[in-house]
Amino acid sequence: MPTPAEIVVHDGPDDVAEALAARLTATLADVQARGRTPQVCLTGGGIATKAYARLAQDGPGDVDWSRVDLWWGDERFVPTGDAERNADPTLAVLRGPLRLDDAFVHVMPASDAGLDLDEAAAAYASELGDTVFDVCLLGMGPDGHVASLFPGHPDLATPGTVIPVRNSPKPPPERISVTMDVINRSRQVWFCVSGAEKAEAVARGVLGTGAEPVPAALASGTEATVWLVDTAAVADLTDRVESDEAEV
Ligand SMILES: O=C(O)[C@H](O)[C@@H](O)[C@H](O)[C@H](O)COP(=O)(O)O
Repeated sequence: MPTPAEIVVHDGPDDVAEALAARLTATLADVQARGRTPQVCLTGGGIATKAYARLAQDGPGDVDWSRVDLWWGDERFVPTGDAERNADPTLAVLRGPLRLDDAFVHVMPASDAGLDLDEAAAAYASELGDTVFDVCLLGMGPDGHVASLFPGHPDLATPGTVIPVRNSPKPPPERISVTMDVINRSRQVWFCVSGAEKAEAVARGVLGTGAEPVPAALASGTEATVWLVDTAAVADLTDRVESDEAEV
């Protein structure tokens, strides 16, 4: 069942990133305290990147990060180590400080892994299986895309759990993405978004308005859907933020 959006507004991008890092740490510690191995889906994007730096700076805290399964919602199909990759720079920041165990790190194949794009997506689908994410992090583009699910893109119709994406409007053109079905079976979906250039997309994502709902409007967790945003990003949502259940 989709859950209603909770909107948590912070002053600026650094505050959003700090809140994201703190919320993730608390949530993972809670899942581990209940005796489960947390399943986390990471994202690329500006806020998440800042949050990863914050997590690395803070260290493991109450979380045993060597026992957290890390997945990615999307990946750019470029060679290993390319700065364009979502996973590689993230792991370079997190691996040492959080003492990650590579056996729990599920990176989408790079373009030099010996698989073509279709095979790479199929390989990740098989690794993912029916995993349910405890937390699925989503950055969002100004067009309302999440992961590599772009509005109006023909590849959105590809069935399955992990799809190859070609001709992405955001470079690089070839990508791998989980589908909306995978996002929507997550327990918690957390959007992390900042900046005035995202304000219209945030409003469309939260309210589902516009002729065609943007991908963000279709993403929801089964237990919680949280928008971690800054004041600039909610400029088009002021009425709702002031009058609704949102925490400001
Ligand atoms: O591979 C990617 O490009 C990302 O996964 C993408 O989905 C990103 O999260 C959003 O575009 C937001 O990115 P910014 O926060 O940098 O605008």
